[in-house]
Amino acid sequence: MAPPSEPRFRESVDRMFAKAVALMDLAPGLAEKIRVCNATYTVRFGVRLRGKIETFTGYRSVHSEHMEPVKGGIRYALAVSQDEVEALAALMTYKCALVEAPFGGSKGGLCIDPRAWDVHELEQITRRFAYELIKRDLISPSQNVPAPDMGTGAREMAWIADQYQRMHTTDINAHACVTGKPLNAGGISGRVEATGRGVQYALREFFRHPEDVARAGLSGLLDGKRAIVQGLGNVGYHAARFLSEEDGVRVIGVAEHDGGIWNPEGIDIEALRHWITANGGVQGFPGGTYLMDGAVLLEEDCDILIPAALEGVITRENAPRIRAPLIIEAANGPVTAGADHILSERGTVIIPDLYANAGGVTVSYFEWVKNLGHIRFGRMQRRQEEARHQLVVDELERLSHEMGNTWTLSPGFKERYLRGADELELVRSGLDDTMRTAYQSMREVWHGRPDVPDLRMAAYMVAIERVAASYHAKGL
Ligand SMILES: NC(=O)c1ccc[n+]([C@@H]2O[C@H](COP(=O)([O-])OP(=O)(O)OC[C@H]3O[C@@H](n4cnc5c(N)ncnc54)[C@H](O)[C@@H]3O)[C@@H](O)[C@H]2O)c1
Repeated sequence: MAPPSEPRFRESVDRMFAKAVALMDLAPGLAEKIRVCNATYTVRFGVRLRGKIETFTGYRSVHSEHMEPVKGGIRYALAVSQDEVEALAALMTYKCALVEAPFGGSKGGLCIDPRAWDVHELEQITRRFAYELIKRDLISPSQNVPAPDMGTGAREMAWIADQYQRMHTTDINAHACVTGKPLNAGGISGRVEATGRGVQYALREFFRHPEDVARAGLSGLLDGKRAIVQGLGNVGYHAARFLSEEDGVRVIGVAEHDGGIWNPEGIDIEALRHWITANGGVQGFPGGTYLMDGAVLLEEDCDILIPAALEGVITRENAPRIRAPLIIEAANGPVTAGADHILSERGTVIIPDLYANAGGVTVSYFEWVKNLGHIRFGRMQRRQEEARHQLVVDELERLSHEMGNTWTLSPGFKERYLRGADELELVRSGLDDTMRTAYQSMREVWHGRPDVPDLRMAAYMVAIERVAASYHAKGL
C-alpha cells in the first residue's frame, strides 16, 4: 500500500489519466465516463477448513464494458482491496486498448496469503470463490474472462475452468471462460512466459530506436546493459531469464520479499529461481551478496530498473534517489503519480505498465480465440505456410538443376524451412508484432507532439482515444 503521503493506487491511476485527458480534445463528459469504474462486486464466503469455517473476502471489478468480454487477472494476496482491484481494472481497460486486444477492463482479487494454505485447501477456496463469481456472470466466456495475476497461475485457472464447466455443462465454449490454463486443459503454448517475454520484446523495440535510447541518456544496444529486477515471480523471472540468456543483459541485482541479491558480475537467474523454490527466499544464495533490505536495490546504479513485483514501490520519497536512467514497469503501477512527476522532470525514461506488461493479455487473447475456434491454434496457418514454403523450395531446386547443380540446398535448411511454425512460434511472433506495433503508436504521439512529456502520457492518450472511438461508434 502507498505510504500516507502518497495517493492511493486508484487515485494515482486517475491522476495519470487526468494528465493525459488535459492534452486531448474529448467530447464533454466523455472523459469522466471512461475514467469511472462501472461496478465492483464484493463477496464474503465461508469455507470449512481445518475444523472451522474460514471467511474470505474477494472482489471482481468491471471498469469498462466498451468492449465485451471484459478481461483481467485474479490476484491472491493479503493486501488485496477494492481500491487496488479498481486501479488494476482501469489499467486493464487502457492496456487492452493500447495493444488492441478487443476487451474491456476488469480485475479480481482475494484477500488471502496463498502460502498459508496447502494445495487441497487452495483448491477448495478457489472453487468456492469461482462459484460466487460464475453465478453472477462475473466469470463467463462472453462476459468476463479472468487470467492469472500475483499469487495465482495455471493451476488456479484450471480449477476455475473446471468449476465453470460443472455449472454450465452444455456450454460448448466453456474453456474460454478463463485464460492462462495449463496446456492440457485448453491453454496455449507460451502463456506462462508471455508477460516476461513481452517485457523482453518491449525492451528490444525500445533499443531499436537510438533517439529514444538517447532520451534516457543511454547509448548503444541492449546487449551489455546492467539490470536490476524486483520480484522473481512469473513476470520478473521470465523477463530476467530471457534478457540475460538471449540479449546479453547482465542482471546485477534481484530484490525479493525476504531481501536482495547483489552481484556486479551478473546473477545466474535460473540458479537463483531454483534456490528460491527450494528455500522459500533469496537468503543464503551462494551466487551473490545478500542484502537484508532488498528495496535498496531499486536505488542502485544500473542501466535498466525492472520493478516486477508490487505497485507503489517507487514513491515521492525514494524517487529522487533512483539512479537508473530507464525504468520498465513489468509490474502494474510500481511508480506512483508523485514519483512519476519527479522522474519525468529529471528525464528518467519510463516504459509504462500499460505497454510493458501487456504480453500477458495479448497471449490470453490468443488463447481465448483458440478456445472459441475449437481448433489447435496455428493448424490452418501452418498448412498454408508449409505449402508456400514448398513452392519456394521447389523453385530453388529447379534453379539449382538448371545451373548444373553447381549449388544445392542443404538438407538442414530444407528441413527447418519446410517445417512451418509451431504454436509456440506463432504465439511469440504474434506477441512480438503486437509489442512493436503498440510501441510505434505510442512513439508517434511522444515524438509528434512537443507537449507530450513522456511515453506514459503517450500510452494513455492512444488508449483513451481508442476507448472514446469505441463509445462514439456505439452512439454514446
Ligand atoms: N502474471 C501475469 O501474467 C501478469 C500480467 C500483467 C501484469 N502482471 C503484474 O506483474 C506483477 C507481478 O505479477 P506476477 O504474476 O509475476 O506475480 P507472482 O506472484 O508470480 O510474483 C511476484 C513476486 O514478487 C515477490 N515479492 C513480493 N513482495 C515483494 C517485495 N516486497 N519485494 C520484492 N519482491 C516481492 C514475490 O515473492 C514473487 O516472487 C504484478 O504487478 C502483476 O499485476 C502480471
